[in-house]
Amino acid sequence: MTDDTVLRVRGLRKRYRQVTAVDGVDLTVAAGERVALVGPNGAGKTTTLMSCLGAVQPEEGTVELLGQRGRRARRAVLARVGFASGYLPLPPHLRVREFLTLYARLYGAPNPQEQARAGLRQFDVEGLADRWGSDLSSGQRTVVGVVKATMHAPALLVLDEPTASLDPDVALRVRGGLLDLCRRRGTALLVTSHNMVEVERLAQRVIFLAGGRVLVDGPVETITAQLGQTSLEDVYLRLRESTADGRQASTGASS
Ligand SMILES: Nc1ncnc2c1ncn2[C@@H]1O[C@H](COP(=O)(O)OP(=O)(O)OP(=O)(O)O)[C@@H](O)[C@H]1O
Repeated sequence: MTDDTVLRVRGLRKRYRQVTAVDGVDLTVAAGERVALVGPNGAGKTTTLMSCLGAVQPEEGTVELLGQRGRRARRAVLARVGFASGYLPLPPHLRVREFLTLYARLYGAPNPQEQARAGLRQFDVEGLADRWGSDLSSGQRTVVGVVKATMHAPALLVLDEPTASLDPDVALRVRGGLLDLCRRRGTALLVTSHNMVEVERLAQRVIFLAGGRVLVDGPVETITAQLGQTSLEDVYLRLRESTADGRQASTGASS
């Protein structure tokens, strides 16, 4: 691993009975880099993320997380990783500030209550502090999950569709908070999203997955230019069209 690589995945393969969810994925995320993993429903994005975090055990391949390879060694560095997604529940009987303070304490923050407040401020959602977990909408739960995942300024932040259920205003605040965090603290980001406009705003590099395989991996502008498109949305549609035809769009940006 080079010094500035926080995640390196090689030859990842995962099957669920008859379904090959991930079929030989290679990917790398450098320190401070913002990478988006995109692709159609069922492309293998979540399975890839879960394999990187050790929540899913792949049949083949290696995952090197913050310099650590084996499962046990990787578990030790998970404290420097943050994860959030729209599908993680919150404890219903805790207020948001209590929940975040609990995590800040687990993270070893010197002043957990202040850390929790600062986390909410980072995403401009201080208004949620006194709300009960049970009373939050799915979008509000997602934002609190993002705050929880970022309070300890992780070296790598893994987000599975973090803004899928957010209204445009809150999604903007979350994106702003994430960009600020990544730039200020050097946090690397690996994020999945179906929103190509969001990916253009958030990511420097994009990896397209389809059928569990990497189709294209490169900087957003390079891929867009090489495929002769004007937006990532058009790139996505072009790649979808070509894979639906059983062909692969060719671009020199592919890793
Ligand atoms: N626990 C599981 N058991 C069986 N099959 C699974 C399981 N999890 C995922 N799959 C299958 O693996 C494939 C990849 O799923 P995955 O959730 O990784 O895709 P995805 O790209 O994240 O999709 P989406 O964009 O819809 O969230 C799909 O065909 C899915 O049905």
